[in-house]
Amino acid sequence: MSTCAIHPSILSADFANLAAELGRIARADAVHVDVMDNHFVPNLTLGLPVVKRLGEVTDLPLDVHLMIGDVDRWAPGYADAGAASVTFHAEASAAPVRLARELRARGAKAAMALRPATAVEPYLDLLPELDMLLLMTVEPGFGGQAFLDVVLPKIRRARAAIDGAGLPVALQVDGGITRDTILRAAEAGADVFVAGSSVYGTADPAAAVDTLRKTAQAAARPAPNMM
Ligand SMILES: O=C(CO)[C@@H](O)[C@H](O)COP(=O)(O)O
Repeated sequence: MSTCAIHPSILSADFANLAAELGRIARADAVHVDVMDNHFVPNLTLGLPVVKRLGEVTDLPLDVHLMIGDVDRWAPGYADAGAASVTFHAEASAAPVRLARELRARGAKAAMALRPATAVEPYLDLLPELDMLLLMTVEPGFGGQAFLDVVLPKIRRARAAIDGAGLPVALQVDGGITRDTILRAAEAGADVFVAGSSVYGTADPAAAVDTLRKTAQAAARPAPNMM
């Protein structure tokens, strides 16, 4: 049986009770933390002080997804704050190789994200610099959107490039991941799945994580061992 990683997004959790909300996803592989600045995306969430505090109240690895401008300046601080992985958007970085190296030097996994309309091909040569590639399956900014099937061919091409080069790069998808869509994403080659509303929008988030994992495992992918 193949394995995969499920990273619930706390964007869909109760922001007034984040510590308790983390306790409801204890069997997850990591917690996905969406940092939005109301410039790179039209939404505003949380920043470095909250990420630091989250790290103090959970044993789950922090998978920090930065949807912010001027990311070359701000991302290293999240590595220093103890994030297990820091994801920056290629569209927001002036120097993605330098930034990825800086994140790794500070002890975090380096991950790069692409919006749905950003082609992966110009970035394939950067894969050796990355621990994870995130292909957004919704336009970034909000939870609860529908999965964009138009991204599936890009997931397949990224998977082919990663496997073709024999690289240990995890392939994450984020947006609209449900019991239905996770199967399509996994079959296309994704192995790390971010899920917000399909986890925190249910009465039993822990059970939702288990169900998503089992569903993804049904589609054959090897373990990413990301965190
Ligand atoms: O980065 C984002 C949105 O921009 C995500 O992490 C969302 O939090 C995913 O939410 P769902 O689509 O699973 O509800």
